[in-house]
Amino acid sequence: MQADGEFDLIARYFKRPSPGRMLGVGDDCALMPLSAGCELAVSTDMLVEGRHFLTDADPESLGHKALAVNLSDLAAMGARPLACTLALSLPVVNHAWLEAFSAGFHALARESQCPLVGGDTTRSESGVVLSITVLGEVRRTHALRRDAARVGDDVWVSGTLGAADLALRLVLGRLPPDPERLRATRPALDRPTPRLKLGRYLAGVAHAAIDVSDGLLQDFGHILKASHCGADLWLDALPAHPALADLDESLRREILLAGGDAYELCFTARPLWREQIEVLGRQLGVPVARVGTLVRGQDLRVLDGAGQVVPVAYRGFDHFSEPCGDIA
Ligand SMILES: Nc1ncnc2c1ncn2[C@@H]1O[C@H](COP(=O)(O)OP(=O)(O)OP(=O)(O)O)[C@@H](O)[C@H]1O
Ligand SMILES: Cc1ncc(C[n+]2csc(CCOP(=O)(O)O)c2C)c(N)n1
Ligand SMILES: [Mg+2]
Repeated sequence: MQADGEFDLIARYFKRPSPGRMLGVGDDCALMPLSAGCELAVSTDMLVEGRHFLTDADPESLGHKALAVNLSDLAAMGARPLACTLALSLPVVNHAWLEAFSAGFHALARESQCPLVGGDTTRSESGVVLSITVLGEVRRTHALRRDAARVGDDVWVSGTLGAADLALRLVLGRLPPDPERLRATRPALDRPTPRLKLGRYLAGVAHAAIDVSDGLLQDFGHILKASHCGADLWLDALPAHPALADLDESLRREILLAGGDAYELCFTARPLWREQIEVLGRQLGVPVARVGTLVRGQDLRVLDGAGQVVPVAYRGFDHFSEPCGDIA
């Protein structure tokens, strides 16, 4: 018979050997050294059943995604991962689920050299709740802060936008069934790739960065607010995922500008870095698109191919506002 006690679960699914100079799972705190000249980067993101993932989500992919969305915040700061912690609340002990979840989690942890060094495990009275904290390091003065954008900077976006949001709409039945499009977009929703290498190489080159989790306009808007800048974004330059082709144009725009779960980097940099950023993208195999420019003021304008302002009535995902938030 399998042992189901809290400590058995931790030992079986989460305790793994930690790198030599670290103290990992098993003590009151984890310990790890920091490199000279670096500062600590810390970020926490939760994933809640029914809100961030569906009850029948594939547990291996969920383990990957839970860590990936957190690593994405380190990427957006230009930080190198050091370690992570996992707080987990479970309604029941399901060994098949835990086996797959922990395999997905540890696989990405290994790949990104971000070992799981601690956490907490409790029973939940409702669904599965996950809270992950990532710890990273970044060279002093090199972090890609939201308040570091400057008027005249180029605006860049990595990868493509819209696939995850399109997949979610299809999965939730908010769009008519389209197996072909779902097959092309589902990996973006279920298994996002944190842009860690891109973020690290941009540290010290780019000014500001953010990862697009809630939607481009909303997340880029955080940079503008923190940096006291406005911006022009060129609609036609935005890197739309190919699966968005042939969608109704207003839906395509909404998904592109406000679709969540993208986990691409939006960053700003001086125009003199253009060529190097393009070379970097090619070397890393990560497309980078120059999508706009920072201007004085505080307005974020979206311009069409003719330079006309495109009216937009949406910003992106917000847990506590309609129509996404459903809290009374
Ligand atoms: N409950 C909280 N207590 C303290 N700080 C918080 C709390 N919730 C969020 N924050 C902080 O507020 C800031 C914005 O958080 P937010 O979650 O919007 O950013 P993010 O994690 O980059 O985005 P997202 O969660 O959409 O991926 C961050 O500095 C975050 O650490
Ligand atoms: C079942 C289900 N419903 C809705 C969504 C969409 N969604 C949930 S949270 C979020 C923003 C990022 O999260 P946070 O801001 O909490 O970090 C988005 C786009 C989903 N992925 N799964
Ligand atoms: Mg957050």
